[in-house]
Amino acid sequence: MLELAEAVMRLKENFRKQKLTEVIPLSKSYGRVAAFDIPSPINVPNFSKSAMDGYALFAEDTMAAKQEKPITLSAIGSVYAGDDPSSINAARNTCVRITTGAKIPQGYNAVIKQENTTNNDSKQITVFTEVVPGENYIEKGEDLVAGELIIQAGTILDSENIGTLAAVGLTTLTVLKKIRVGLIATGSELLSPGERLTAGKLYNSTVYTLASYIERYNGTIVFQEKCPDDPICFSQILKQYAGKFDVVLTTGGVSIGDKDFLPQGIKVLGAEEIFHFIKMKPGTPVMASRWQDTIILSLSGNPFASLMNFHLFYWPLLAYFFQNKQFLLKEYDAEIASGYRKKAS
Ligand SMILES: Nc1nc2c(c(=O)[nH]1)N[C@H]1C(S)=C(S)[C@@H](COP(=O)(O)OP(=O)(O)OC[C@H]3O[C@@H](n4cnc5c(N)ncnc54)[C@H](O)[C@@H]3O)O[C@H]1N2
Ligand code: MOO
Repeated sequence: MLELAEAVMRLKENFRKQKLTEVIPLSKSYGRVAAFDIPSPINVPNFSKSAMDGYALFAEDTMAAKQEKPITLSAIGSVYAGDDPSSINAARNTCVRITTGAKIPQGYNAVIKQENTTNNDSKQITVFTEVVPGENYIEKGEDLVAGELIIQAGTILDSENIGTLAAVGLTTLTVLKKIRVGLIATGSELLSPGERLTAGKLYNSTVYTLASYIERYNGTIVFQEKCPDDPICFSQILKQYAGKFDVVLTTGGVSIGDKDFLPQGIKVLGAEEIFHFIKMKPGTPVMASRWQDTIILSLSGNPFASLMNFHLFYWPLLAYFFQNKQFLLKEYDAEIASGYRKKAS
């Protein structure tokens, strides 16, 4: 029987990489894959600004100022966050009232915290400590310089990335298109949640788990259908959606029972088998096929086996499609802390 690693390799050999891109609003970009490098279009901040509430001044004017021997500066105006201070003429021995985040008028080279001053009559400011050039002075471009790479092609965008893109004023970006996935649950015993439960039937649960995983990680569900144990239904669904999906996941019908029709359905469709039965348990009868430019991954029916098959094959496939290892499962060694009893079979 085929080893898992070999089966995964064969899957990839029969698949392709995502080349299609789309432009989307920044607000909808969480978890999407950036298609290109993005350089910052601006400096951040775009102007030199104050880190403190206080007074912008010439650091040189405060030389030797101390508690017992303060110096006095004349206050010539005020600048608040958002103001344009270009009309202020910075001159030696003057200062301006400034608030945190406000643009520092051209000429001044430091800001003194207001705690280290007293404001005598709003015209005269007494300074009790020396400040050095650059103190409390946030340089233009200190966070980002225009042209600096802020997002690398292939990045899966997280909340911090989105904030950074907003900070440079971008509203849209180009991402790789999502993977388009079709889902087919097979089995004449399956009912949809909401239907009346009757003898011998059970609810189709697995594809709901699969759909939620897929949609969380750059996938879009193109169709979600249910088929009785009948190869014609299966192939008709695929033909109906031909060209609209990249991958189809099916559940059930892959073992060797009388009603395990999936292999037959694959033949009726004219798809090519990539593998069937893998050295893994649960999920041994898993099957994969290639049809046109797509992969049909047929998971074992037992819900837990389905999920094992899904995790071991879908994530490597996704990582290959998006050329991004972050989609791979992480591997850890673990020891079972206490024993467990396995039922026979
Ligand atoms: N004689 C043999 N019988 C079986 C073998 C074998 O080697 N020789 N393998 C067993 C193994 S292992 C598995 S796993 C199952 C897999 O068979 P199928 O993929 O054909 O699965 P089904 O028979 O269609 O379903 C199995 C079980 O799971 C339920 N099911 C199926 N789909 C769903 C769904 N979407 N949601 C919820 N439950 C689902 C189904 O009703 C069955 O109870 O074969 C063994 N047999
Ligand atoms: O593949 Mo199985 O072992 O019944 O889940």
